[in-house]
Amino acid sequence: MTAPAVIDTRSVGRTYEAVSGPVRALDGVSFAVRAGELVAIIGPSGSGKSTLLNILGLLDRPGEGTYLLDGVDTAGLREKERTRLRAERIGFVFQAFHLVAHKSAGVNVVLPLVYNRAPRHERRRAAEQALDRVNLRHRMDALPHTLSGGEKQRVAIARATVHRPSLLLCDEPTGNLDTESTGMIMDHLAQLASEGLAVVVVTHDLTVAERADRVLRVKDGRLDRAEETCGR
Ligand SMILES: Nc1ncnc2c1ncn2[C@@H]1O[C@H](COP(=O)(O)OP(=O)(O)OP(=O)(O)O)[C@@H](O)[C@H]1O
Repeated sequence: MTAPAVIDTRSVGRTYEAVSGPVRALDGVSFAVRAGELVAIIGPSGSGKSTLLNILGLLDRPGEGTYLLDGVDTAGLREKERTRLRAERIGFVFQAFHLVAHKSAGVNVVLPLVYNRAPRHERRRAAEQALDRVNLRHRMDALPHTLSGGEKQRVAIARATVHRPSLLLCDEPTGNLDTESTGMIMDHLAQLASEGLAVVVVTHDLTVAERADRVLRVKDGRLDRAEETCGR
C-alpha cells in the first residue's frame, strides 16, 4: 500500500513585490512527499528553496496553487488554524540549532509540548524518549554550551520530533558540522523517516543529498523534473 502524502503541492507559485519590481520566486511547483520518505531539496542560491520551505512550513502562503498538508487544504485556514496545524504536524531543524542557551537539553526538547499544552506528566517521558532516539538521553541535564555541534543538532532534532509531527523540515541541518557529525545527523534523519516521518532537507551538501530517497532540484523557481532517485 502506498503511504499517504504528507506534502502535496499543486502548481504553487510565489511572487515578491520588491522595490525594483516583482520577483517570481516560485512557479508551477507540484510534488508530493509521502510518510516515510527522506527528500532533499537542492538548487543554486536564489533559486527559491527558502521560499518553498517557508510555504511548506506554513510560515508563508503561496500566491497561487494549493498546498495540502496531511490532506488538509491549507489555503482555507485562518491564521490561528495554520498556527495550530504547524505546531501539531511540523517540526523544524535549522543550521544554527536555535537552542535556548540557558536551558538544559531536556527543557529545550520539552518546549513544543509546552506550546502544544501537552499534559505536564507526559512531557518528561516524551522528552526522554525523543532524546533516546538520538542517543542523548544521558545528556538530558546538559546545557547547550557543553555539547558539541553534532550533539546540539541531535537535541534540536529531538525537540523538533518530541510532539510526533508528520513532517520534519530541515534547513541546512549539517551546514555547521564536520563530516562525522554530518553522517550521524543523516543516520538519525534516515531512521526517523524509516519510522514513518516525512523528512525534507534543504542542503547545499551533495553528500547529504546522496542520503535521500529522492532529490528535488529547484532552478529559477521551478522544479527540475529530472529527479534523481537515490537508494538510502
Ligand atoms: N522578501 C523578499 N522580497 C523580495 N524578493 C525576495 C524575498 N525573499 C526572496 N526573494 C527573492 O526570491 C528569489 C528566491 O529566493 P530564496 O531565498 O527562496 O532562494 P534560495 O534558493 O533559498 O537561496 P539561498 O540558497 O541563497 O538561501 C530570489 O531571487 C530572492 O532574491
